[in-house]
Amino acid sequence: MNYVDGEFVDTGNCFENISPVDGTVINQVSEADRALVDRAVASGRAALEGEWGKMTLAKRCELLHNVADGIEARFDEFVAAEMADTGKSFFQARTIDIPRGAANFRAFADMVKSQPSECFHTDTPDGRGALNYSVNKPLGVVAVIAPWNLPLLLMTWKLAPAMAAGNVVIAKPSEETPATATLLAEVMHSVGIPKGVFNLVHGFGPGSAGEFLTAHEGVDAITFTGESRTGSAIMKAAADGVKSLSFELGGKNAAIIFADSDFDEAVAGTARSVFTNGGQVCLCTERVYVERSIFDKFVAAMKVKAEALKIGWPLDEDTDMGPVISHKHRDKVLSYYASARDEGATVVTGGGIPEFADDRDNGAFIQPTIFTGLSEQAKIQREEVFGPLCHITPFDTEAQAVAMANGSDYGLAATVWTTNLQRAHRVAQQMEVGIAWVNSWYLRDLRTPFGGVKLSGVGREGGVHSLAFYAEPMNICIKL
Ligand SMILES: NC(=O)C1=CN([C@@H]2O[C@H](COP(=O)(O)OP(=O)(O)OC[C@H]3O[C@@H](n4cnc5c(N)ncnc54)[C@H](O)[C@@H]3O)[C@@H](O)[C@H]2O)C=CC1
Ligand SMILES: O=C(O)/C=C/C=C(\O)C(=O)O
Repeated sequence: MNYVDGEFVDTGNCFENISPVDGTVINQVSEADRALVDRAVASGRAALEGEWGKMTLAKRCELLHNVADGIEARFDEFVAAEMADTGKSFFQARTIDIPRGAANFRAFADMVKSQPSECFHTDTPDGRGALNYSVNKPLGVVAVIAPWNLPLLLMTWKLAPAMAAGNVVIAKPSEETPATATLLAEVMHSVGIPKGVFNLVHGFGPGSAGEFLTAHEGVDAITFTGESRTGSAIMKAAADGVKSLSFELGGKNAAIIFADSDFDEAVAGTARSVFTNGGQVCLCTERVYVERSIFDKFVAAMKVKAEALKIGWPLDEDTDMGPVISHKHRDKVLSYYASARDEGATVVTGGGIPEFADDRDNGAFIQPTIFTGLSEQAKIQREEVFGPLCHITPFDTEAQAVAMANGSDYGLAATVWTTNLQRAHRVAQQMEVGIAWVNSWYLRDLRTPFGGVKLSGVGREGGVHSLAFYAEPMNICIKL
C-alpha cells in the first residue's frame, strides 16, 4: 500500500509481487499514479510549512529514535518480509538488513545534534570587521529511490539523514521489494511522524512512480542507489529542474591478494566479498587478482569455499545463499556466464542452475561461479553482473595488480590482502575507488564517507557527508 499525507492509499491499480524462492505470487501491490505522486509532493510541502518545519531538533531526533524502536519492536515481521521479497538468507536479514534499518535512524538522529555551523570573522576596510555564520536549512522535498538488494537498509540509509536534517521525503522502493517499506510506513504512522513528512509511493521506474517523482518540479533533491544506467536516466530527468543529486551506483570491484597475505583470511574474506547476498551488493568483489606464486592454491581454495555454500530455503538456519532477486535477473547473470564461456573462460566451479526436485526449481536460484582464463577486455571483466560470481586473474608485480584493479569504468570499492604494512597503505591509497578495505571487507562505520568515483556515483553519503547533502547551508554576514 502507498502512504501519502498520513494515509494508506490504494489506487486500485495493482502489480504482482513474485517470490524469487518458488515463483509464487506473494501479494498485490498498489501502484502509485501521477496524481498520487502530485499529492505526496503537495503534502510534503505543506509539512515543511507546518508542525515539522517548526519542530525543535530535539523533538525531531526523539521521533527518529522512536522509528528505530518501532522497527525493532516488529523485528521478526521485518525479517520475514525482507526474506519473502528477496529470498535472502535468514542470517543475512536478521544480522545485517534489519538491524541496520534501525541503526540508520539512531545514528543520524545522534549525528545531526552535533553538526556544527561555520563562523568566520572577516576584516573590513573600516576596521570594524564583519561576522559570517552559516545556518543549515533543509533542502525541502527529497525523493528517495531505492533498489532491491538491501531494501530496508539502503532506503533508511537515505531517509534517516534526510529527515534528521529536517526534510520531508517521498520514498519509492524497488518494484521487486515493496514489503519492508510498507511496514516502515506503518511504523512512521504509529510513532506519530507528522503527516506529509514521510510518503511512500510504489511502482516502477520509466512511465511510473519513479519517473513521475524524479521529473516532478516540486521535488528539490533526489537520492538514488541502483544501476549506473538508471542514475544517468534520473540525471537527465532532473536536469530541467537543476535538482541536487546524490548517487550510489554500480561497482566492478577488485580484490588484490598478495602472496604475503594471511592465506586463510584472504580466502575466507574474498569468498564472503564475492558471494554475500548472492553477489547482489554493490560492494561485492567480481574481479580477483592473485599474486602468481599462490594463484593455483588460491583458486583451489576458492572453489572449495564456493562449493561448500549451502544454497537453499532462506528460512533454513544453515542456508548461506538464497535465489537471486528474480528470473529476469537470473537470466541476466546467466547471459554473463554464457558470455564468459564464449570468450574462452575456464569454469572452475558452477556456471549453471542448481536442481532441487521441489518448489525451489520454480525459483531464481543460480550456482556460485568462479571463472579464470579471461583477459581484462572480456565482457565479464568490464560490466557489473551483480550475481554470485568472480573471475580470478594472476599477477606478477604490484604495479601490474594496481593497474588491472584500476582499469575499470567503475570505482566503488576495492580490497587489498597483505601483511606488509607499507604495501597495504601504498596500494590502498592508489585504488581509484571511494572505499578501500585492507584485510577486511564490508566493515562499515556509518560516520565514514561512502560512495564511488567514475561510473560508481556522484557525491558521498555517510556521517557528515550525508548531513551536508541533505542540508542547504545559508551564510549570514553581519557588519560589526
Ligand atoms: N549497484 C547497485 O546498487 C544495484 C545494481 N543493480 C543492477 O541493476 C540492474 C537492474 O536492476 P533494477 O532493479 O532495474 O535496478 P535499477 O537501478 O533500474 O532500479 C533501482 C530503482 O530505481 C527505480 N528506477 C528505475 N528506472 C528509473 C527511472 N527511469 N526513473 C526513476 N526511477 C527509476 C527502480 O524502480 C528502483 O526503485 C540489476 O540487474 C543489477 O545488475 C540493481 C540494484 C542495485
Ligand atoms: O551502506 C551499506 O552498508 C551498504 C551499501 C550497499 C549499496 O549501496 C548497494 O549495494 O547498492
